[in-house]
Amino acid sequence: MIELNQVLYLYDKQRMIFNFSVQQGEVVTILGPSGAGKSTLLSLIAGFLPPLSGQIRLNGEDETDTNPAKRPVSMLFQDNNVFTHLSVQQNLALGLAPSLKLTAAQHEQLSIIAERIGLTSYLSAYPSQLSGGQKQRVAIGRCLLQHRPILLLDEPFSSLDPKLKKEMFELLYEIQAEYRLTILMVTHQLEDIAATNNRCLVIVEGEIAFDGHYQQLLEQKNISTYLGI
Ligand SMILES: Nc1ncnc2c1ncn2[C@@H]1O[C@H](COP(=O)(O)OP(=O)(O)OP(=O)(O)O)[C@@H](O)[C@H]1O
Repeated sequence: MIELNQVLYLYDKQRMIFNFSVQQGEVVTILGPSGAGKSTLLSLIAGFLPPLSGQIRLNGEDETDTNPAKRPVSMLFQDNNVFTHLSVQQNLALGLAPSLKLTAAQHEQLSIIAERIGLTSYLSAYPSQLSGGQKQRVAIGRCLLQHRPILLLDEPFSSLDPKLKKEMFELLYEIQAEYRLTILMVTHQLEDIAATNNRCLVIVEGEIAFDGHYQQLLEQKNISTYLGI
């Protein structure tokens, strides 16, 4: 569960204030024009930016001042989610032990997740030998091994071709249901969620301008202002 109570952030020219909550196991899409504050919102929840005031509660705990590494949150970006000098096995192992020294039980967990993300035969490969989709699978696998129930995604599949992107969304939704993950996902492309009726938060100039399901969003008269199109 995610709760933001009057969370305030200021850049030189842009004020942002967020007030909303997301239930455990909910998938929420974040939309809005460029520069509206979508990435800032994710960074506040992940702890990369400290709010000026307000409270961030995650799974019932006040985490406003908690170090990002200690929050029950993983964040996946468009690119650069894997360490290029580490093998797939080591990238996954990082989710279990920063020292990369795994117990037998952790090895077992890693094998199960590698199988789940379809990378069992790539464990000794390095990221330079993987496709964009495979790299994102490694990153998702590492998030799952960290056992962090909140996943923040900032345009995670936008550099992939349409077919691969569709496959990755399918995998993501399957994993979300299996692990009851709470997901907040920024996207610019409405077609990414056309097959869902996800709850959508639309951010315009640092505030939530719309909060409702995809079908309701499509009925909005000012949808083009909302989406910056
Ligand atoms: N480091 C910074 N210093 C000053 N202003 C910043 C900084 N980072 C972002 N901003 C401003 O804050 C606003 C929100 O930025 P943010 O990256 O959160 O928007 P966004 O909705 O994710 O945009 P995009 O869709 O283009 O990625 C923008 O107006 C941006 O110019």
